[in-house]
Amino acid sequence: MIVQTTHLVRHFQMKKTTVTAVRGVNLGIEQGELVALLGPNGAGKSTLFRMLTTLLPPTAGTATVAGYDIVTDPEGVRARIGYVGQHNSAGENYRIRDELVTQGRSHGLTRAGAGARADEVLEQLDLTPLAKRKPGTLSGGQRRRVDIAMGLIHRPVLLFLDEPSTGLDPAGRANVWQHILKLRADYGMTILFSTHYLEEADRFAERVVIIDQGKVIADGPPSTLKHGHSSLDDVFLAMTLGGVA
Ligand SMILES: Nc1ncnc2c1ncn2[C@@H]1O[C@H](COP(=O)(O)OP(=O)(O)OP(=O)(O)O)[C@@H](O)[C@H]1O
Repeated sequence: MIVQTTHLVRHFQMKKTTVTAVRGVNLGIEQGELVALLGPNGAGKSTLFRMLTTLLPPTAGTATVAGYDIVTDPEGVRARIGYVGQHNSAGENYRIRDELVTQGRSHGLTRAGAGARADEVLEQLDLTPLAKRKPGTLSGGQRRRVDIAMGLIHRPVLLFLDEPSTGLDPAGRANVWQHILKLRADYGMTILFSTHYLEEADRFAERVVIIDQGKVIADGPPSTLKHGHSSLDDVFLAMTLGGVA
């Protein structure tokens, strides 16, 4: 398993109240899987991602990611994963290629190595013609591809994408997805993404994990989850609203 969590829990202390964002998640993900994480606002998706990417320590439970423990060896995890968050990872003021080189250097690559790797990821994401542009001059879809390129610079084996297509128009979404699927086809990358677009989960993921109130409430291929329902939207509404749909 490339991701294995055991009773993972995260509380947040808010003055006198305790918010439990993730309440005992057990999840195993195989190498090469393309997994969608779905759930209503506040379900705990980002908190789970932030723990698995070592940005946030768990309150209880354990997890290994790419073979490394998230608590005892966060650097081992970070060296092997790419994380593309909801906010732009490249600054406004530097050329895209320079940003990628800096990112490569921060992962310990030599100047020449970082330059060569920057050219490779630019090519993979069809950004070569934009290499000298600054991120502030790009369209939303192009910018998202720059974010993905930043996350790939150190050749991660596992990619976490937090709502990769949110805020993009349909053409931008289709284009970003085309690139994500290509990364998987060409490099067999394991990809875990969160989304609010159920049709994307249905169309692209081979496995959908639905999380609600900090717990996994469904886990399986879209076709299995849809059994007896007309769409994944129906499954989602029926499960997350306690069967009202
Ligand atoms: N830093 C924090 N301090 C206090 N509460 C937090 C913090 N981060 C998250 N929470 C709470 O934890 C719960 C889960 O939030 P989280 O952001 O993980 O949900 P999500 O599924 O990613 O939601 P969305 O789809 O809206 O992004 C929510 O109740 C949220 O208010």
